[in-house]
This record gives sequence, structure tokens and C-alpha cells, in this order.
Amino acid sequence: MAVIEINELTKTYHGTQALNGVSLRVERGEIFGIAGPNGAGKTTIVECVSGLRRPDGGTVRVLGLNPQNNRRALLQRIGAQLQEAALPDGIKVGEALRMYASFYDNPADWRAVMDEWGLTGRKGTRFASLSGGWKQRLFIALALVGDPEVVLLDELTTGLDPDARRTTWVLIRAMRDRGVTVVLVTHFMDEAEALCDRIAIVSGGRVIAEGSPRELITEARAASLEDAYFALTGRN
Ligand SMILES: Nc1ncnc2c1ncn2[C@@H]1O[C@H](COP(=O)(O)OP(=O)(O)OP(=O)(O)O)[C@@H](O)[C@H]1O
Repeated sequence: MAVIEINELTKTYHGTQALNGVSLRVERGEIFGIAGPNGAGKTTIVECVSGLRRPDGGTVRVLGLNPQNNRRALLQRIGAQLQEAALPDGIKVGEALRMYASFYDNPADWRAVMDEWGLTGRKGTRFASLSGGWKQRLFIALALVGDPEVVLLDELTTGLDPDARRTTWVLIRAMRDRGVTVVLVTHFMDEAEALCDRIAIVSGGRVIAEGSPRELITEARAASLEDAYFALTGRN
């Protein structure tokens, strides 16, 4: 069953055509990757899915709901990774989780989420004192504290060291294994290849290729997803 259905989505910002007829289906329980060059329209797609942006044309349905008309209902059922600026420096890990849980009608037990994501030992640590990897771990935990069916992660591992990236991959797989549908925007083809069940490559506001990593590699007659990405986007 499709959890996200996007048909012929268009969006223009002050004369810049960001999306030019994007259609996508994300199935329940998959890790779906969105990759593509800077400015391709990836973040705009995710923002339309979460109801943050109003599309100019086309349709978006998330869990059967139109995100524009049902934002409040949908926010109870999806989790989105925060940008760093969204948390005050002084907030402690436990306070942040408790506060975010309070935004939901039926949240997960925030203490259990804190424990599951290895954050209990840092419960009293202030946000500003966490390393990049621990901040990302907290963002994932905050995205899950509402017990969502769908999680949207936009460039979650950018800026992390290789160790922290690998740990984040384990955490993302664990989410999927619990039945959560994950949408992951990434610039890293090794990450997309390792994690994603299917990937859409977006360029110039269009989906130019879509499939499993294996299908994209075969389609491009490439040796790796990174080679396929360059072949499909016409970049070297
Ligand atoms: N608020 C905005 N106002 C004007 N133009 C915007 C705005 N947001 C995005 N754009 C433009 O829309 C296009 C798509 O941007 P978007 O951020 O969706 O791309 P992206 O694929 O996520 O890029 P990146 O990989 O650099 O994060 C770009 O040309 C961008 O400059």
C-alpha cells in the first residue's frame, strides 16, 4: 500500500521552477531515498509532503490525507528530523524528548525512546554540549517520539564522521524494521546503496530515474550506484 503518493507536483519560487511534474509512490515499510544534485528540488518535495509548502499544481497524499488540508492530523502521524537551529542550546536531552512527546495525542513513552536510542546516559546533557553524532541521534529520537508511521529525514548524515554515519545507518534500519516508512534525502550514494529499498533520482525538478539500487545500476550499466548516478544525471 502506498503511504505517500505524489502526482505531477509543480512548484515555482519567484520565477524559479523547483518542481516540474514530480510523481512518486512510497510504499509502507520501505526506506525510500531521494537523491539528486544541489537545487534539484529534493527538499521542496519533502516540504510538500510534510505540509510546510503549498504546491502550485499536482496532488500529494500522505497516509491518504492531503497535507495542506490535514496538517494537524498528519503531524500526529509523521515525524520529521529537525534542523539544528530548532532546539535551544540550553535544553537537556531528557527535557527535549519530554517536551516533544507532549506535542502528540498518543506519543511513545519518551523514556523508552531515550533508552532505545542510547540517550539515557546523556539525559541531563545540554544540546549544545552534544557532538554532531549525538545530536543526530537525538533528532532521530525526537522524530520517533510521536510514534509516527512515516519519518522524513533530510540530509541526516551530512557533516558526520564515518563512524557516526554508520551508526546512523543502523538506527535507520532499526526504524524500518519496526515498520516505520522512512524517506531519506541524501547526497551520499554509498548511503543510498546501503540503506534504501528504492531511490528516486531528481534533477531539474523532475524524477529522472527510480528503482532499487540494483535496478538503477543495471539501467545505467554501471559498477556502483555512484557511477549510475553520474551516468543518469549526465554529470562527471
Ligand atoms: N524559499 C525559496 N525561495 C526561492 N527559491 C527557492 C526557495 N527554496 C528553494 N528554492 C529554489 O528551488 C530550487 C530547488 O530547491 P530545493 O532546496 O528543493 O533543492 P534541493 O534538491 O533540496 O537542493 P540541495 O541539495 O542544495 O539541498 C533551487 O533552485 C532553489 O534555489
